[in-house]
Formats: sequence, structure tokens, C-alpha cells
Amino acid sequence: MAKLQVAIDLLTTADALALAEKVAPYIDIIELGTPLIKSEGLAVITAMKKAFPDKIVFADFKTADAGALEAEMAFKAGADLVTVLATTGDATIKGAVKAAKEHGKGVVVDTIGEADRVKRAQEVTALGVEFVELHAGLDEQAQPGYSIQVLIDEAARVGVPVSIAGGVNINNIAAVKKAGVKVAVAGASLYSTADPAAAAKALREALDAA
Ligand SMILES: O=C([C@H](O)CO)[C@H](O)[C@H](O)COP(=O)(O)O
Repeated sequence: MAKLQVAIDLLTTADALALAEKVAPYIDIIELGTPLIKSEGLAVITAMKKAFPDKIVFADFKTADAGALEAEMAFKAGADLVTVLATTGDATIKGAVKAAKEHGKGVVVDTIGEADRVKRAQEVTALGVEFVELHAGLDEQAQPGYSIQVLIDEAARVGVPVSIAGGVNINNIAAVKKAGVKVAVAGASLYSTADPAAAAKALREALDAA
């Protein structure tokens, strides 16, 4: 069964907690977005884990260096998963994985900015990461002609556990699921809607549909 992850790209802990409260019944993983962590610091991770101890808390650090040190910071603050960039060297990913094993937590590799997402996903999976995020970031999504279909096609052929992040919504979630993802990540389609709870419920139902 694929998991549903809410990506919270809001800028305050209060707003993040309020959104999480609305969508929590329908989601498995709460992602604290990079802008949110830069805005609020490690305290937002601690606050989220305290409020939702049964959810998987995902700290989107997008670490590019000092893998062990940054992963350790995230885990000590309460994160269950932390992201490291695919574009960085294997040594950084290995350092984060080592810290994750020591803490009983996990590393997700984010392919944002990576030229060959499929090849790199296969390479880093061998380093012991939980899964790889096939990701088109907010700036890439804003480019003319962007389509999530490219990520869906990659997920269908990659052959290792992946998530898709890059504009998941109610219109494409069935195709995302069909591609065989481990996790579907939804940000703007939840936090930018008038009724996040209803939107999360609809995504959950589409994901769980046979
Ligand atoms: O990771 C993200 C981005 O880099 C900003 O932090 C987003 O959370 C991710 O792209 C998912 O969000 P949506 O594309 O809005 O679904």
C-alpha cells in the first residue's frame, strides 16, 4: 500500500501544525519543507513530532555536505526521515545513512536538480537509503511545459523504491499510484486549497482504491 506524504511549505510552526491537524487522519508522513525549517529552525521538527508522535516526521534538509552531522541534528530534533541531495557525493549520503542506522531512522535521497534521476536513484539505493524521491521542485514546476508525467514514467521503470514529488494532485494520483511508488508526496494541492482535510481525504481514497 502506497503511503501519502503531506509536504508543508508554509513558513511558521503555527501554520504547519494547523495544516497537519487537518490532514493527519488521511496521511502517513508529515514533511517539514526546506523553507519551513530554514524559517523556524530545528524547533519545528520537535514541535511536530510532539504533536503527532504516531506519524512519520520527514525533515526536508536537502543536505549537500556533512551528511552524518546534519542527519544527526534532524534525528535528535525528532525526525524519522531526513533528505540528502542526490547530486552530492556518495560520502555525504553514506555519512547520513550511518547516522540513521545509529538512531534507528532513515535517509531519503532527493533527486532535485539531478540530470539522470533513474540512474542516480539506482546507485544511491545500494548505499542503504530508505527510498529515493523523484522530484521536480517548485521552480522546475513553474517552467513552461512542465508535466509530472516525466516523473511517473521514471517511477514505472526505475526498479527501486521511490516517491514522486512535483505537483501530485487529485487528477494525477491514480497514475502516480499505478507507477508503483512507495510514497506519493502532495504539497500545494493540500496547503493551497480552501479545504485541506477534504483534499487529503480524496487523495487517500484515490491512493487506496483497488
Ligand atoms: O520539496 C519541495 C520543494 O523543494 C520545496 O520545499 C516540495 O515540498 C515538493 O516539491 C512537493 O510539493 P508540491 O510540488 O507542491 O506537491
